[in-house]
Amino acid sequence: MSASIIDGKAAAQALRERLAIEVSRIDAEHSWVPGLAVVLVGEDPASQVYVRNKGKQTAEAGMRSFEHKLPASTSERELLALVETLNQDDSVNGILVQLPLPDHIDAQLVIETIDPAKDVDGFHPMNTGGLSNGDPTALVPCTPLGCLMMLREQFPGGMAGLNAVVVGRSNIVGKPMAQLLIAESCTVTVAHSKTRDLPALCQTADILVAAVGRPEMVRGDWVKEGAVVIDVGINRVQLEGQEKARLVGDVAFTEAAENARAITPVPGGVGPMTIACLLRNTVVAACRQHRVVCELS
Ligand SMILES: Nc1nc2c(c(=O)[nH]1)N[C@@H](CN(C=O)c1ccc(C(=O)N[C@@H](CCC(=O)O)C(=O)O)cc1)CN2
Repeated sequence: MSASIIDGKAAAQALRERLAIEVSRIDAEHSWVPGLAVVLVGEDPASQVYVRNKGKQTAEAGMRSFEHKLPASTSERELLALVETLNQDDSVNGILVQLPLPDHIDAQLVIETIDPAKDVDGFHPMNTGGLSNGDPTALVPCTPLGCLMMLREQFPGGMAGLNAVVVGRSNIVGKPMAQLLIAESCTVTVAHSKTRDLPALCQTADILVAAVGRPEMVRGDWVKEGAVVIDVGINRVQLEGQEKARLVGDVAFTEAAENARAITPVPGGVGPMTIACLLRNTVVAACRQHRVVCELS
């Protein structure tokens, strides 16, 4: 089998177009537009790119974008004070603090300081707890939400009863992804560095989600014939003799595509959906704060 390639760029663009329509409807009917504040601490080059793209795409969807770029020397107390200010600001409906943060700042404390209603990253314990309890109002972390949207396209009849293996147990991707798949009535296994015979476990997966941050760790013969493979990894690898680093996922793409029915590429798969889902969460959060019905399909 040669897999079909799941186009995350196109899916993200389609979602952003729907969001822009909803934002202009809200503006026309209620005379406000959703606002997203993104906070970057330090000069990590990849984070700078992601934050720039978030601001650009927020504005393109007709929303208000507030960017706060702070030096790496910013103290934890200063960052917490900014988050408190954003919590109180009615023009800000969503708050995102770009991760990773410098080592001297307790990221969990910062996340827990964000008003859960404005936590468009879905990382606050109120939202992670809500997700695991099946609370439909919980804000869902953007990367797993994007993965779920792409999976739903692949399984129009639903995913009930399918075996799903999530490789990776991070708070940002692995754990929420597992919760979302449980909610779809999949039989879910979360694998990690201590899992025994990972290749054999992956071979049982109808849905295989790789989110470990190890370049091309999942090999082609780990993939069951006909499986749908979602590659969350974004790894920069420097090849000998080449000036520019190459971006690869956690899955050996060419090998895996031989067995899979469908697979996300890196780049152009899960990554673009992450930002589109951030905008989606902001529109949803804004509607709740204003107590208006969100008409997103
Ligand atoms: N507060 C958060 N921090 C981080 C998150 C997050 O969801 N919330 N996720 C990642 C980074 N991230 C968004 O912030 C992100 C990563 C990758 C992409 C993306 O579009 N990737 C492209 C490739 C881009 C490149 O060349 O690097 C792709 O896969 O096609 C978007 C957003 C960590 N921090």
